[in-house]
Order: sequence, then structure tokens, then C-alpha cells
Amino acid sequence: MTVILDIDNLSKRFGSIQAVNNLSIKVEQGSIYGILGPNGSGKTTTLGMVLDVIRPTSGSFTWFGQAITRSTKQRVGALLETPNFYPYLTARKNMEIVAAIKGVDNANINSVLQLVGLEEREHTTFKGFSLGMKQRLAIASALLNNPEVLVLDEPTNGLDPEGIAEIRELILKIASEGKTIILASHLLDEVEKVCTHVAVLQGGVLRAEGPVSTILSAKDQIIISAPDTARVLEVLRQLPFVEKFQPNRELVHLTLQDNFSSADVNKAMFNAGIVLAQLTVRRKSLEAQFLEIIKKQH
Ligand SMILES: Nc1ncnc2c1ncn2[C@@H]1O[C@H](COP(=O)(O)OP(=O)(O)OP(=O)(O)O)[C@@H](O)[C@H]1O
Repeated sequence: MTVILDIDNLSKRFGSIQAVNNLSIKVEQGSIYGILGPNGSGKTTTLGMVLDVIRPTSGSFTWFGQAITRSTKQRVGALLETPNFYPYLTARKNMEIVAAIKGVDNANINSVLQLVGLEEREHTTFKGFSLGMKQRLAIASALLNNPEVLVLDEPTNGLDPEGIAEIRELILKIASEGKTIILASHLLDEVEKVCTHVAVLQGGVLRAEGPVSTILSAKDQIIISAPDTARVLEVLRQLPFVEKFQPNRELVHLTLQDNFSSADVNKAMFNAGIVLAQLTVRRKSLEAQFLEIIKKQH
């Protein structure tokens, strides 16, 4: 796999605040890479550094295997905050201004407006747009010079549920056209729905990183009980596929290794002469998993 962005031990300190602390991540081509973390965890600072608007205190990064230059910058489209479009000019006129600044042909305007679903509204003035439309126009402007990578900071902030759904669909559509997307978000749900990979940041420190399916995958929690809890615990200790177990009053909570299910627990207990009084499977919420990742490292 080709690495598009390679961040190596990047740190940023603002006075006494360590905003980003020795961050190392690799973003592969074609991925939708989420940087997930609560407010103040260093997401925007990280994006600012790799976009060359914040100077790192230490560490380094490369885009496409090279140090950042004018030409590598042209291959990256970014939206750190909603750009200042002219409120009384139409969407098309605003795009023409961006095209002139970026030195790209006006011919690209049609295709980006179509991509973000605003081709029918090209003659509407910017001030007449909903927040969601404004955000889509901003994404269109970041795509005008056909960059290979799109960087977005909190792309659905402030939008209503419909606007959020539209932006999420748009991100998936842009990715399906072969672009790599890097997005910062404090919303676990957003990262889980949209991203292929995730880095979890807390206090500027990387807490977890990898494919969304492994980092945020919800592991089933199995809850069992039987009249003789001590005997249940004894059997659980012998079972190689039990990952963890924790007695909680008359109940025992356990998680299993991959590819094993509650049926295997039931069978093993039965074979040991134990008839379970209760066996329930509780899917752990992603929210709980996220909080656990953050808590684990304290
Ligand atoms: N220019 C600055 N001067 C001083 N401190 C800063 C500056 N920019 C960011 N910080 C601090 O660095 C830390 C990380 O901030 P950052 O904006 O990167 O976090 P974030 O994860 O993007 O959060 P948010 O979602 O709230 O923007 C915070 O404690 C913030 O107050």
C-alpha cells in the first residue's frame, strides 16, 4: 500500500500546553482516515502542522514521500474552516474567484458543483444557502484543482441531521472516486460510519490506531449466572477461548476470543455439569469502547 501522509514523532507545544505529543501515523492511499478525539485533543493542531500553517516544535512528516513544497501542497485540498465566500455573489461566481486564485480552469467548476449536488443552485447567492449547502460549496472549492487528498476538520459541525447525512454521503462519494480523505472529528459515530481507519487522540497523545473495524469494533459481552458461581469461575479459568471474565455479584461478565460465541460457553458449562440460569449477550456500545480506549491509558 502506498503511504500518502507519513507523520513521524510530530509534536507541538504552545507555551505550557503540549497540544500534540510525539504523534506518528501513516495514512494509506484510498483510505478515509479519521482523527478522533475530544475537544482540545490536538486534532486541528495536527492538521495545521501537516498543512504547513502551524510550525511543529519537533518531528517531521512527508506527503507522497516528500517534504511539503508548493507542488505537494497542490495535491492536497483542505478545509480547515468554512472559507469566506462573498455573500452577495452566486455560487458560480464565488467558484470562479477561487478558480482564479488557484490558477485552475473554469471548466472544472461544473464538475465540482455537480459532485457536491449544487449544479442546480449555481445562480443562488451564497447568503441564500443553508449551512449544509455552504459546507458543500466549501468542499467543492477545495476540490477545484482536483487534489488527490482532501483534508476536512469537523466537516459536519453545526449542521442539522439532513445536512450531516448529505456531507457523510458526499465524503463516501469523493472517496469512491479514488481520493484519500483525512478528517478530524470529535464524533465517534461519524468516524465509525464514514472512516476506514482511525487514530484516537487524547491530550495530544495517540491512544489507538488502526482499521475502524478493529479499533472500534464492538466486542460482545456475555453475561452468565448459575447457582454455584465459584464453580462457574473454576470452569471459566480452564477455557482457552475466554479472553476475560469478571464476577459481579451473582453474575459473571466475560468476553471471548474471535470466532467463539455464547453457544461455546453454554456447551462448555453443560459439559462440566453446570446448567446456566442466565446467558445473555450484550453488544458493547462503540461509545463505551471509545471511552475505554481513552481511560485505559491513564
Ligand atoms: N494558537 C494556540 N495557542 C495556544 N494554545 C493553543 C493554540 N491552538 C491550540 N491550542 C491548545 O492546544 C490544544 C489542542 O488544541 P486543538 O485545537 O488542536 O484541539 P482539537 O482536538 O482540534 O479540539 P477542538 O475540536 O476543540 O478544536 C488545546 O489545549 C488548545 O487550547
